[in-house]
Amino acid sequence: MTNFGNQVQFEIYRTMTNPAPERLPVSYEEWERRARGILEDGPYYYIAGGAGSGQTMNKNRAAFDCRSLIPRMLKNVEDRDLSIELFGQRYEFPVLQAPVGVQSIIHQDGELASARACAALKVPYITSSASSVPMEAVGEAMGNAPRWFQLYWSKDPDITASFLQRAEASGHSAIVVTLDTPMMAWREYDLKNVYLPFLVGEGVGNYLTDPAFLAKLEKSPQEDPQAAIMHWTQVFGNAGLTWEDLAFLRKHTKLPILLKGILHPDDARLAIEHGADGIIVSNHGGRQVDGATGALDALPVVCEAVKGEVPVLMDSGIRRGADVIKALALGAKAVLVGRPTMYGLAVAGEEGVREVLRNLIADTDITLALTGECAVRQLSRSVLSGK
Ligand SMILES: Cc1cc2nc3c(=O)[nH]c(=O)nc-3n(C[C@H](O)[C@H](O)[C@H](O)COP(=O)(O)O)c2cc1C
Ligand SMILES: O=C(O)C(=O)c1ccccc1
Repeated sequence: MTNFGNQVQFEIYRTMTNPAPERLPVSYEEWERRARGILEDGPYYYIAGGAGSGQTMNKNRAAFDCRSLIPRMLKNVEDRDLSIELFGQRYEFPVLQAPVGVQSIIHQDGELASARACAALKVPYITSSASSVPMEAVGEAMGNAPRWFQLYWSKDPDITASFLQRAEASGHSAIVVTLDTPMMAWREYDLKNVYLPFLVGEGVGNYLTDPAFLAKLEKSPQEDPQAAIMHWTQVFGNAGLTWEDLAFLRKHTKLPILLKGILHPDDARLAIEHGADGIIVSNHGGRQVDGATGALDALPVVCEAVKGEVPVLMDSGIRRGADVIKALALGAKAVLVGRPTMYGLAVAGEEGVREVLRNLIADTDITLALTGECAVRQLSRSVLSGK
């Protein structure tokens, strides 16, 4: 696609006669501020907060801020290409919606609004295991648009096998296995606010509709909702897993398997040795190990270990077009965004998510051109200083 960025700029300028309160925010900071004014403390801090002191959340941003682009001039950047290829599939933009659970705490339309917004832009939507609604509903809302499924690998292998089967049947074309959350981290905001969405029955849509989950309840969730939630807390995570267990997933799905939450180069090698089809460098947006490395800092080290054998994606801290360019220049094939679109969802539902994604992509297109590059697939460290 060519000139996507300039078209979006003019669309925004055309809203200049709208009164200010009706104009949607443009900057990440303003989306967040507007969301803060809408959401109660519990949900807001659940979304915005990081683990512990928030050190790793800050490191995520610092890793972008300390790297600079060195733009090149007179390179004819009139025709640009933002498309990428992953697992034999062409995607128009190098951006995916990160898996985010419990979106019902953000907006009444939750995951369905986000999924529809992604479908409208052909941005792949990654359905969370912890969605408020079942994955089949997400699939239906998206028609033929691209979607992947994020697996929280349950202690109960029957649930895991069932989720994999349901994901494929509902049109998800890849599996993202999140490895960094066998349990919830020490999250001080949530402890202070005494707020955990699941305990009030949010984010369990996939479980309460799952035959393998329901089979182990003594009473149906309608009869005894509290017992169903308690069972969920027992089976949600699995801290006993090892690399050898990946064979179980391979046996139960033919879809490409990506491992999310890799930060160490040795883990990247182990992932490949155990048959992973892709890697997502991520520290879960700073929500798991406080004190962990910034995700962008881990990216080049992981890419070096991977040696191009499988695609490497990244998330944690992407806010603007320049961030996307920097991540791709350091070896990511694509990036995922978490919080930015969730603030869009809080402020303006489906339209908000669409606006945030569209603007991020437009900013990426314009930054690509102004840096002197035409194709995201050809980005390399040469656009960065000192590399
Ligand atoms: C409210 C919230 C819920 C999340 N839920 C999930 C989830 O269910 N599964 C998962 O793999 N990651 C989850 N994540 C992590 C995101 O997929 C992603 O790694 C992170 O948000 C990226 O960082 P960013 O928010 O700085 O873009 C969640 C993040 C947030 C903010
Ligand atoms: O809050 C999170 O970061 C997260 O990944 C999660 C975990 C379990 C259920 C919902 C979201």
